[in-house]
Parts: sequence; structure tokens; C-alpha cells
Amino acid sequence: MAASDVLLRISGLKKRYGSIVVADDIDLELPHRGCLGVIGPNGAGKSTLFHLLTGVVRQDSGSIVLDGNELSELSPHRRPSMGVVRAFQIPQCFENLTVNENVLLASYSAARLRGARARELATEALRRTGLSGVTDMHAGKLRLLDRKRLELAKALASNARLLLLDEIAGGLTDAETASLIELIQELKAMHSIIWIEHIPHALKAVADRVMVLNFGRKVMEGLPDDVMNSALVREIYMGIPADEAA
Ligand SMILES: Nc1ncnc2c1ncn2[C@@H]1O[C@H](COP(=O)(O)OP(=O)(O)OP(=O)(O)O)[C@@H](O)[C@H]1O
Repeated sequence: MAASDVLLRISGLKKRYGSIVVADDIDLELPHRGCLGVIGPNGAGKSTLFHLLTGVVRQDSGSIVLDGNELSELSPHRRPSMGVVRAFQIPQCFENLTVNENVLLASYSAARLRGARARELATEALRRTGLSGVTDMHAGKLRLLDRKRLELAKALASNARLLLLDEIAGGLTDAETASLIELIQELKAMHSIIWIEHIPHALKAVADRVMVLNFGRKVMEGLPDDVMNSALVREIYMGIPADEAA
């Protein structure tokens, strides 16, 4: 990838907890727009990667560079204002505030905007996520799919450039998952997204590439179909040796 096309460059990222290696020399490049799916068995280090990106956990070595700026020395509180924003499987909102207030708060606190500019960004985030019709509803009253949409709206109102989606489709029905897939497809045209997800068809529909983690190591990266149908992935998930599964 040409240097100007790269939003995120991770090099030699390492983290261990005692004898458990959770990030084993990970290298990764992401463009300004698009979606990278991340899969791997339980304990593979997927959440740890997000913790390292958001600064909740500090790496032992290696670098994380966003648009030319090294993030490693920045506290978790500074990273959202750089555009690194995480959306959770269990939506994190203020249930007694309205949808609009929740989104405005995100643009105040993460994007550090005020006044008309904050309101504009919030309104745009609500429009893009299909929540314009429920802006005055208390967030606690939203159905699950709309809570997920709110989680994304908050990320957009935070001026997210690197959007980290952590199993955001968890708990949805098939029809709701399809709506969320459609929304994330639209978002990837303007943001760089890393999506940890256990639902293969969701990643096949949205991701441009998929990365496989196993024991903290990046063991594969490629086109979704190639990765999901690979003997290596079958071996990792089902214990079928690669040569037998091929
Ligand atoms: N603070 C910690 N101290 C010690 N070990 C930890 C800590 N956090 C995570 N681990 C271990 O690191 C490994 C990777 O955990 P991580 O949560 O990143 O995996 P994951 O791929 O997200 O798994 P899952 O799909 O189950 O969420 C696991 O073995 C976990 O027990």
C-alpha cells in the first residue's frame, strides 16, 4: 500500500501476560476506508488487539501509528480525539438520556466539539445510522438493534476514523443482523473499520479482508472467502489437521 493510503500501521506489536502471549509480533496495515474482519478462537487475542489500540492495555513493544502519529504514548482518554473509537457488543449508553443527548455527549467528549459544530455532527450521525425518527426517545427504551445503531451513531459523532467493532451483531435476530450489515457496509465507505465477529456471513458480506489470530499470532490475512474456506481456519476452529481438511 502506498504510504499516503495507509491510515493505521501496526508493527511488531507484542504483549504477554506472564507466559501467555496475547500479541505475538503483529504487523498490520489498514487503508483510510474499508473493513478488516478479525476472527480467531476464544483467547486468541482479538479483544487484546482492541485494548492495545484503545490504550487500555500498553504493549510490551512494537508501534501503533495512526495517520503518521504514534499512538503508543497516548493515554486511553486521548485516543478517541485522534479518531480511534470502539463500539461494544453490549451497547454502552446513558439509558436515562435521550438518543440525541447520548450522541451529543459523544461529540462533546470524544470529538471535543461544542455548539453548532457538535450539533451538526450529532445530527449527521443520527441520520446516517437511521435514528432520526427516535432522537427524543430515552436510550433505555430502544430495541436492541437501535441500541446497536446508537453505539455506531456515538462513534460517528466522535469523529471516528478507525472504528473498532467488537462483536456488535451479537444477540440480534437474522433480520436485524442483515440491517446492521447494510449499515456497516455504508459506514466502511467513509471509515476504516476493524470488526471482530463470530458470524461468518456478516464478515463475508462486509469485510474486504479477514485476519485470523491464534495464540496472539496473526496466522493468516486475505480475502474473506479464501480465509473462511481455508484448511488452516478449519483446523483452528474444528481441530481438523490442515492436510486432512484440504
Ligand atoms: N489482564 C489479563 N491478565 C492475564 N491474562 C489475560 C488478561 N487479559 C486477557 N488475558 C488472557 O489473554 C488471552 C487472550 O484474551 P482475549 O480476551 O484477547 O482473547 P479473545 O480472542 O478476545 O477471546 P474471546 O473470543 O473469548 O473474547 C486469554 O488467554 C486471556 O485469558
